[in-house]
Amino acid sequence: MAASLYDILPTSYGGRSAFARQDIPKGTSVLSCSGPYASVIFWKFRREVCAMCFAYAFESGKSKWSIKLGEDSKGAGGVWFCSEKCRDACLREYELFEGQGIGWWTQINAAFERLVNQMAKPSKPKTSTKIAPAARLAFLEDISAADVTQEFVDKAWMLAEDVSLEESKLGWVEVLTEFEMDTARFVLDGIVRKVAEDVNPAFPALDRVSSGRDGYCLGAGRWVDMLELQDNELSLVISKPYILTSRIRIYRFLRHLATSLSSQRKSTSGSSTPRGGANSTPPLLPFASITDKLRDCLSTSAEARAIMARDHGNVFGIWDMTTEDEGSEMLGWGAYVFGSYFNHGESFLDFGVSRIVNRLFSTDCAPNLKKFRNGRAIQFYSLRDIRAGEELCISYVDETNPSVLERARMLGADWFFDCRCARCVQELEALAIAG
Ligand SMILES: C[S@@+](CC[C@H](N)C(=O)[O-])C[C@H]1O[C@@H](n2cnc3c(N)ncnc32)[C@H](O)[C@@H]1O
Repeated sequence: MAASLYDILPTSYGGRSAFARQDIPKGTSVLSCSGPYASVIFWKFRREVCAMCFAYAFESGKSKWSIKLGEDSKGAGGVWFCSEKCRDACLREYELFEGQGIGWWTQINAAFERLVNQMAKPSKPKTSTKIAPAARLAFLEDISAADVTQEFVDKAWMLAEDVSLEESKLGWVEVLTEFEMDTARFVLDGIVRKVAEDVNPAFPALDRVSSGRDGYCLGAGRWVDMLELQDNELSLVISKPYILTSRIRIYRFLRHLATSLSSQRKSTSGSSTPRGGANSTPPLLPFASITDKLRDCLSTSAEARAIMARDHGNVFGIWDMTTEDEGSEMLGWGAYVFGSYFNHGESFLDFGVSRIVNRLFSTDCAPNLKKFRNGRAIQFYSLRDIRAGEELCISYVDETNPSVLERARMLGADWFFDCRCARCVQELEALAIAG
């Protein structure tokens, strides 16, 4: 397997970033991430986007995909595939122990789908109805940026744990927005992966990478890798205070889901539904151990909160076309943990000797890497020759947008920094001179 062409090092201006270890010729695949640690395809697209390779049915002249996990799976909680190859890859991806199938995974997905369908029923209230425990969180709906401190956010989450414990004895009556539902599915995907890792640290999918033909390849990573990503919770809540109540609602919903799944399992057989006949399977993996671990994992907010703290500012959109060109549609998003260390553009502020030297060689401040989606994987290619020591950067915004103010607004709102890249600095200076 190819070795890494870069090191992750601290910068003086924006956390860590990647720096070339050696000269990298134009067109080199610098990194390939085989899949996301956690991902979501927007609910509305789930029949149109393959759950494995993210292929969009419309691009193949179809209105939706029709391959399910199994004949009786009824979509197995919202997953559809473009081909049998992708379906089989999914069966391999989520098989915790060889020969035991992925019944545990489909049951969790199906429970999610049932709860979502329940929320969608017209008999259910359309707007959020506060039952007694949730009313204790109502004050969060009126907070402003000035109220938000780390202590305030921590206390809100502690209260959310109390509220959700009380709620677990009652039915779920609130209605999540579509975005909250999608975020909940993303968080669940990550939590399920973490639980799978706890149940079987040798879970094959954890270290699965595609072949090294795409250069330096890494897998989806482990929970520790996910936690290594920059935590943006406080910056996000300060910039959008309403997010706190929304994220807490997502956690409460997931805790309710995990609790009800665990109690349902106790009232039924308590076994998984393995693929293959009874004769062909080894002793069953107790489904109980997964649902109980899922319930325990969500009995505190720590893990769900940790994923949501890393979602904003680190994830990549999953687009219908392999590159995010004009007219391309975002179908969902994924946390490709090892791809989240590339900073945006280049900074004037980091005046290390090597950066000054490198600046002499760089023609401008445009990103020197470009990202492509390759099925479930994403790859980062060099756009030009890169010299040893140079920072490897992608563009977080559409760099063809001619408005420096618009680019600055997006970087500030979504990534919480003022861009000091050469182009932005020059264009802002020109605006200031022009008055
Ligand atoms: C995807 S992460 C990149 C890796 C990150 N620097 C880290 O240490 O984890 C995005 C965050 O990096 C920082 N960042 C990226 N590009 C930057 C830039 N040009 N100037 C300042 N901060 C930047 C911001 O905090 C941004 O929210």
